[in-house]
Amino acid sequence: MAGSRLSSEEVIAKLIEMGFENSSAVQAVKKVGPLFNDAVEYILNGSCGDCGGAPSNSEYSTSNRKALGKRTLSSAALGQMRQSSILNHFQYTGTPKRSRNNNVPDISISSSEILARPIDDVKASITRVDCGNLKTVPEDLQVCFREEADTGLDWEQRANNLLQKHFGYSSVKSFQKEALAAWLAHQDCLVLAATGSGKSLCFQIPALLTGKVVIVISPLISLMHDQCLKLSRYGISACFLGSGQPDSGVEQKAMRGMYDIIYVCPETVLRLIKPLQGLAESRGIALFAIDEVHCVSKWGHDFRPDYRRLSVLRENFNARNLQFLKFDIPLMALTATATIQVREDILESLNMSKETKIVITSFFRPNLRFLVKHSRTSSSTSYKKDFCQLIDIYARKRKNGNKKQTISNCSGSSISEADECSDVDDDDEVHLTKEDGSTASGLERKELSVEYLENEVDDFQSVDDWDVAYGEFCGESPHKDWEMSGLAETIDASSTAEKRLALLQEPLEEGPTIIYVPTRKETLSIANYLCDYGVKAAAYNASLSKSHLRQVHKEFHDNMLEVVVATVAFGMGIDKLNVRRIIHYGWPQSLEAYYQEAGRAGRDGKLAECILYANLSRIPSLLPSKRSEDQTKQAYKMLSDCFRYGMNTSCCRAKRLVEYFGEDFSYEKCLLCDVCVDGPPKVENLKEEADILMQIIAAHHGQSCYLDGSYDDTYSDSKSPRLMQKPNLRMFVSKLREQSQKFCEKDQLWWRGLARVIEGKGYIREGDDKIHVQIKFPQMTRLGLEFLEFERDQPFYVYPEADMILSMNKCKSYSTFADWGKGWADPEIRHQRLEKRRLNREPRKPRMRKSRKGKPDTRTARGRITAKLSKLK
Ligand SMILES: Nc1ncnc2c1ncn2[C@@H]1O[C@H](COP(=O)(O)OP(=O)(O)OP(=O)(O)O)[C@@H](O)[C@H]1O
Ligand SMILES: [Mg+2]
Repeated sequence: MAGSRLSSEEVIAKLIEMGFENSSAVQAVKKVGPLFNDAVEYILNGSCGDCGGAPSNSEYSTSNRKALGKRTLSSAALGQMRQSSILNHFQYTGTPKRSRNNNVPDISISSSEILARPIDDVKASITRVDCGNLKTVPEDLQVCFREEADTGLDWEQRANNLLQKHFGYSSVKSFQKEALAAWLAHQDCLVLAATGSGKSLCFQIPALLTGKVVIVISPLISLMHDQCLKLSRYGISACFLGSGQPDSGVEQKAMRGMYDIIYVCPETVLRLIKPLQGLAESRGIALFAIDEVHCVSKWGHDFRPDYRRLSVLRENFNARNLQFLKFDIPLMALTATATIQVREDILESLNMSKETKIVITSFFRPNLRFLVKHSRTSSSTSYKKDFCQLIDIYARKRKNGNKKQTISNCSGSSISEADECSDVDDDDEVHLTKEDGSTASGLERKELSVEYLENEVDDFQSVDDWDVAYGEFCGESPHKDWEMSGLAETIDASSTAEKRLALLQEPLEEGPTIIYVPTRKETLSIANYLCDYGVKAAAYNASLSKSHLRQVHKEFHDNMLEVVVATVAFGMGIDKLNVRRIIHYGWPQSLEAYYQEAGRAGRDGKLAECILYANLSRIPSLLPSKRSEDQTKQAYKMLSDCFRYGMNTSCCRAKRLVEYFGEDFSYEKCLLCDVCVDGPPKVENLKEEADILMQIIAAHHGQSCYLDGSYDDTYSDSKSPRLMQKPNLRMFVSKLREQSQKFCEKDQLWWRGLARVIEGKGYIREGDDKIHVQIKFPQMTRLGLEFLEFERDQPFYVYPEADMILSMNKCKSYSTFADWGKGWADPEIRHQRLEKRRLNREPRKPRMRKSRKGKPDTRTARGRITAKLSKLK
């Protein structure tokens, strides 16, 4: 910091010149040493007993100096300072967009123009507040700016210097440069960049460059907290405001301009419009950044109504309404997970400018290895199979003192290895540990009991009350020992195939794991399960106590926890460099949510794994949430896309994911995912099967199988009352199997997969108004009819999808109803079968499902749900 080069006397002199009391200045320097900024912070924070806080111009924090250059300002000049154009602080003032002054031509400025502009163009047009009138600042202040400009640094060099000084990075990335250039040109900007790419710096640097305040709208208190803490370590003062902020003093200080960056949740920013207008007039607001902006969109995976109301920012902070502004305060909206539909919705609903700059980078994360494994994910039996590798890594290896993690053979099943795919749950009770004592995270075990929670899912909003005891973070001197990203060893997209394959052979580095589960109850049961095996694990969901959540966050960031088992409440924006593994245990609700959460892994650029364990033999269902009809449709669509991602066996997973977000995947494959590594399954010619299924569908709907009008009624069954109703796929398959023994070995699961493949080719389509996760009421399309007619002799090559492979792996030949019936009808066979079952069966555990005295049994999941429902009634 500049102050570090001054002597104590010089610092005291500067403080007095700024208007602070002599005694306060002396006391502050005594306390913090000859560090100017720290001394000012010390006085402003009121730490100095008799200093009475700030001088007469106390609404300006030390950061104003950054904007005003190295020369010391007179107190008068400071007192008169006011909102000015962002470019006043740089060598180039630029040609304004959306200026309220009609004399100024509305020429849009491209980022390249700004970069190319010579230093001579600099003309500081600083304005000040004087009884509400606009006036130019005194000459001496302008000179001061010019001198700053004369140092010969353009804004990019200054940004790089600040980046180096505060964060330890050498230069801004090209997408960050583009976003900053748009901001400098007073343009609104939508930044779409991969998770972990560094979007936060796009809005943090403006606070450092200008000395004005940056307001960041963020959806989660925990996220704001993390970012503020990080900024304070980098020497940048920040605070967060929201329902979780217990200290009202922080809000007042923030509105007086005492923090460089203010994080605020959407509800709060809506409440603070007036004070923020005051702040814009006094210290100045450089930018409104709307982080995780996909929350704005109803079509996104995490819609929050309050985000939609943020259009008030454009209405209330434009140059037309606020006389002291020369330009509208720019909006910068950022996200890593927005489909094309969501992007359009964001621009519209935030009322962003027509000339909004869209900065987009690849969504591809080249160091993430995506895998999908089949698991029922429902009980301790599944845990045993699926978490044995994790336990091996964290607990057993720790005992052996091994440094590197190894991968044991007992990991969960890949699709081809899966040994079971039963649709019947034999144990839907939660596994709970019987031992008492504390978890590895030091939390009381009683907190992790089933009684503590209802089996409910989390929605994000509930986490906004995450209470924190403190919410202001004054910039400290940046740490010298910050974690560098280890960029030399990172995998980037341009690495050669050989290099990336070589990295794949390496075991994963050490680092924590996050397990995402759909329900709160599962966070507990899995965390307990892992703790029992000696893993340092903790549960995280919105219903746990705030102190617990705080502690989990802290321990996770301090590398004291090995595994966090969480609902979606623990996710967005979490920036911990060394997370090595993200496990989704159960179907996510959308690919957006999946990719967002997976994006917590490998932020140091090193290899990391993202494993989805899901019951591939089951169609996932929507988790309960309040949704309008439209939202329900959209939710089904998103779940369906996610289901299809899991079923895919032939296309690179990373390609699937980035193409989902509308990006053309420029690499053929990622080389890391399970599909790339294991290769697709053997391709099969399923022409016969596809034909018969489509003919049965066509015949039922009275659609001619042949476009020339000739009608083949071999498969027609229009008289069957069962099929007179809307026939579903299951009925078609039953009919098909009844008619042809040849296909009996293939079960419903297999046909379900084939129907999806045929749908994917466009030959059949969903005939229901509702959206289903899997095609349910198939109807032929014209393309399908053409296929039946003209491509009779053509093969129909298919890569069997996950459910088809599972079905075939069962090796259970289909037993027709007739066979089954015959067997049971014969008393001798029946006797033998019953006897065999009796001998093989273990004594049945009594299942305490019956209600006691007519009341639901709250010891079971079903009972608790019934009790809840009856309460609602
Ligand atoms: N120019 C840079 N050079 C090197 N590292 C950088 C640079 N910019 C940002 N980073 C680092 O990248 C990491 C991720 O940054 P950040 O949290 O802003 O990601 P993000 O894009 O917001 O991700 P998410 O979408 O998950 O929130 C941080 O640790 C940050 O310090
Ligand atoms: Mg972020």
